[in-house]
Amino acid sequence: MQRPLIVALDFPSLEDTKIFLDKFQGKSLFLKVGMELFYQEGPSVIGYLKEQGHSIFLDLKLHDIPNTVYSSMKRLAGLGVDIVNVHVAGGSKMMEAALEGLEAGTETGKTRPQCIAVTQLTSTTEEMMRREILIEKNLTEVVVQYASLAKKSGLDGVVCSSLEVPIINTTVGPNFLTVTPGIRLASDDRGDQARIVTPEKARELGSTAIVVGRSITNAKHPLQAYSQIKSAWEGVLV
Ligand SMILES: O=c1ccn([C@@H]2O[C@H](COP(=O)(O)O)[C@@H](O)[C@H]2O)c(=O)[nH]1
Repeated sequence: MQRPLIVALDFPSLEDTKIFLDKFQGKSLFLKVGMELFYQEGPSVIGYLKEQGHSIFLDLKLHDIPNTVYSSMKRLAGLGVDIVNVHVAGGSKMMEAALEGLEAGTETGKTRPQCIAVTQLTSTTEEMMRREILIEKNLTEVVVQYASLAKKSGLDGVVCSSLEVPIINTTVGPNFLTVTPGIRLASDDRGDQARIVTPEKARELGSTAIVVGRSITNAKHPLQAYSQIKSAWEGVLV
């Protein structure tokens, strides 16, 4: 994978998505389809975006018993997306089942989607993790342990904050994707995100990919915001 800037299409419908994409003048993008758009439009939205030449991260964050995750991943593999994901918290058997489902559902001769796992959501703070989820550890330790479990289970990478990328790279080793949401420009509101970094910092910290939603989708000029963030992420001086 090149080091893409993935745009989160957190829109309520295909119609709104088209209005947004029209501003990009036919550019091929790496797009993230999340629960809101997928639950509203169903699998056909993926077909539409692929026909337009975009790469797709289908962010449904599966977290269920292994048998259910296996069968669901078998269906999702048929959509021909580039990346899918699960929660590490489902455990190693669930993550292995996810991969088996993807293998089983990928047509012969085609590449199976990469499968990554959410460590701790970027909206989670250490204080909340301790008080609400009753995990009495340091948040970075938890993220590293979850990343190691994802690697041992055969997954291709994790979703984490860029802040945790250096220690994941040191602990888990190379060729392991770190896909990082929680990206904000210095002037942006953090909103519901807790562990945030700027695109420049994400590059310095070594993220494989950044995921950006509202800083682009809510911008007055989305294409301009996209280009600014892309330049910062790629280290291009403007
Ligand atoms: O830990 C996670 C996992 C997924 N996300 C998703 O990324 C985008 C971020 O959107 P912003 O508007 O840039 O905050 C959103 O679709 C989340 O569902 C995440 O933020 N953190």
